[in-house]
Amino acid sequence: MTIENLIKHSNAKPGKLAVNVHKFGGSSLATSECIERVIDIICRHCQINDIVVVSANGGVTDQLFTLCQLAKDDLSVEEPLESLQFQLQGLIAQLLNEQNSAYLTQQLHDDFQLLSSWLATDVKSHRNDILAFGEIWSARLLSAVLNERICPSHAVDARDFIQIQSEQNTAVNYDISRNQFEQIKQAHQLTIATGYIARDLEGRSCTLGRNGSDYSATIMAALTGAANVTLWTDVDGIYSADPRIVPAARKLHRLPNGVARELGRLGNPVLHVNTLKPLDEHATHLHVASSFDSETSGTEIGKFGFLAKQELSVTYSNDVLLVSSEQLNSMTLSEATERFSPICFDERNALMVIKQEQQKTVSQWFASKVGEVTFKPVAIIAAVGHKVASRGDVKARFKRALENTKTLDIVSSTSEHSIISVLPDTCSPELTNLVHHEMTKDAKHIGVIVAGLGNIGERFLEILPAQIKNQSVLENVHLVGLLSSQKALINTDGINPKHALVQFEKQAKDYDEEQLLTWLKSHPYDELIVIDITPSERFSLLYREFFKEGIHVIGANKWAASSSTEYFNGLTALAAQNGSVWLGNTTVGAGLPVNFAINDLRRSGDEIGAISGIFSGTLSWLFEQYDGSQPFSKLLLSALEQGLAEPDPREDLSGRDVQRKLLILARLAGFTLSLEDIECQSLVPENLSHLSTQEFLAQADELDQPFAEELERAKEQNNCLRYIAKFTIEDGKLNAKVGLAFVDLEDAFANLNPCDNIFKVESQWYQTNPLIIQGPGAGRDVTAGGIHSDLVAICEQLSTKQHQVKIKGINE
Ligand SMILES: Nc1ncnc2c1ncn2[C@@H]1O[C@H](COP(=O)(O)OP(=O)(O)O)[C@@H](O)[C@H]1O
Ligand SMILES: N[C@@H](CC(=O)OP(=O)(O)O)C(=O)O
Repeated sequence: MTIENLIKHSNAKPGKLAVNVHKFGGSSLATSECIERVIDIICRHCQINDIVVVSANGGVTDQLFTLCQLAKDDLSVEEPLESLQFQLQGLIAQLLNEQNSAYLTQQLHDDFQLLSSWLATDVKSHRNDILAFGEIWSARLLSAVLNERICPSHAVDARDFIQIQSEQNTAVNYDISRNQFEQIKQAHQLTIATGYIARDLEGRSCTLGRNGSDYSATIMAALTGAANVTLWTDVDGIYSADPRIVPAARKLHRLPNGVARELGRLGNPVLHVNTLKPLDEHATHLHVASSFDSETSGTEIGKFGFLAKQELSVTYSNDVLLVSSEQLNSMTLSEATERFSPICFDERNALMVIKQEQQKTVSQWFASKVGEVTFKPVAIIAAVGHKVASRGDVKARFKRALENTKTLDIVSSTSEHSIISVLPDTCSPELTNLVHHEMTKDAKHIGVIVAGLGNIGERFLEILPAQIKNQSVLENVHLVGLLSSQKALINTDGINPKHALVQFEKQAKDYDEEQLLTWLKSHPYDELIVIDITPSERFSLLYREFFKEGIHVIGANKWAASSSTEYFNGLTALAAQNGSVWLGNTTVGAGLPVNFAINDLRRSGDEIGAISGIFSGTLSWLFEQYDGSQPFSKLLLSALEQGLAEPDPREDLSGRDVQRKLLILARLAGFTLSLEDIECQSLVPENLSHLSTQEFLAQADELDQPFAEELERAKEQNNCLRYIAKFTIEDGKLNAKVGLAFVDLEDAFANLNPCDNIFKVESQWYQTNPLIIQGPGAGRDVTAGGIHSDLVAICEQLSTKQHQVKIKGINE
């Protein structure tokens, strides 16, 4: 546990540092283990002048409501009171040392005496004082634990500074509240404030409504001009439906303000209806994250572009009432909607739907206007998304999903961010799943980042627009990043691939790996694919970080696939563990389907016994051409001039590249080996190996004599020279080698087109007559095409992948 953030700033001048507000919901404070987790988060994420807002420990508010109801009905409260006190006493004893525990126990005891007396004598007028205890106990306990173990902290009762108009009208009096807060706040101490409660103009205790601590958090952010508010809860973000009910729900990485507001308005528990109100005039960043998985990025709420506006979610409520009356006319209805902001209303059918807790006030108001109105318990289910009410396709899908369900009405909300169906019966989990499926079935968004904008990268991007248009599996693919070794262009709303390179030229900025990883960790896509078209070993070292985040990799880069056995196995295990797909079709033979063929054979139950061939286009060309009519060095220089060889041709002649390719294929064929297990014959004599490139090229004619002699000997046996890679497995023993070999003039290896690669696979099924794959093993089009083939393959796999919802209690 680190308390650096807290300690580092404990002497800083208050007001010098940006304030952050952290709100922990009841579910995050339900048990002593949960509270330990919260303390850990505070240590890692809070600074001393931040504000921590707490809800009552999980379930406590419900119990306080039950107590009030029992007392109101003149029923015995003894047992539930005892059980609540026992629960809270348990938390105190588990978290504090003896002395502090004794102190808090005494305070709790006093509170329970007061609570009992209120329940016995005047529950009606003390109802909110009773409900307030939940948050008071929770704040007091957390503050005591922090004081004992971590940093100075003080618990504050929000009723001592937040002033609202009334329980019904929770608008805040900011000037007074701010002043009062200034007086209460203590420098160099972490403030632990109660959520959910406030006082009205008359000084009476009020609550902000169920789940109201989110609102408390944003009120406090507005009072202090906080930079960030994080709502820590038991789910790692806001999902496209309640993930406890809809296992296929998708995380909404970015939620536009208006849509978030609408979700809260419709009673979605993850965001209180008023949460966003205090932030209207502030540039405060709002974020929902899981206290059970604090490193996973959650949902950002703010202003976003096109993509976030496309997202749809489904929410429902079974706690609503249909208000209807024969006397209800459009005048009274419009007056009533103005006054009560109902969940929805329909002037045509003279009805409106309200929350259960509004019944009393609504009933009184109507009684004074039109006489009796009837209240009928109903349910609602809604499709929510930016301006969905004006999206015909969304409406049509919503109606289709409800085709076989009895509905009383379908209406659009005033904000146009939801279409709401009023149901006469409760909304079942089956219906929620069905509607969610219909609304989101094709909504998976895949982000693609291209690293390496060389020859192949450029070609890949040229082909991308047509591919996205023509391959249906790519329809939700968005190019979101371009990286060169120094510069990056990242745009979460997508980069038009048609203008990608021009935009890169104009807008790319210097970046470092840390910045890249920070962005990748919070990317707003369902899936993210990094396409590595770099030759960089350093970039390949980032794969570990990518896999940790569940990001997929298409690697044309050979480094990772041919790394040491330990590293490679660690990488593949990490990818599997996090659901990352790693493809590298183009690491060997460019676009030739050799990797696919090997995979396919293995899937069919075949066992591979040997793979051999010519895997280097450069060496293929050189030895195809080399018939003795001109010296070897002359051919080498000509290859260099034609761009067929690396700038330093020793990289080709060393055989290291072929050795890596053989390793990749052998691993693909199911064998465990590393580079050292493959014997590699370098064609560069020792005396030329340490020279500079220029010196080497100047002395390249020293190669001529030895090659001429080799060729002569091959010819004597009616053979030719080829640089061959081969591994075989015989009696369980692996034999792997790359080097110069004599090849019969009739052999397939001796008769290739210039630059071609050839792969010969011998297996159980292909024993006597091996499988041969032959064709260009390098080149702009075929390699870019091979990467596109990997992209389609990954997207096909991902289209059936279900996202694991991270929610405490379901898959903790
Ligand atoms: N669309 C949604 N996205 C995320 N969570 C949702 C959604 N709809 C309902 N929920 C539920 O809301 C719960 C969080 O609300 P709540 O229990 O009030 O949290 P807290 O105790 O942290 O305030 C989650 O456990 C989740 O099951
Ligand atoms: N404790 C109050 C306020 C609140 O916001 O709770 P939570 O953060 O657990 O939703 C309630 O249960 O309504």
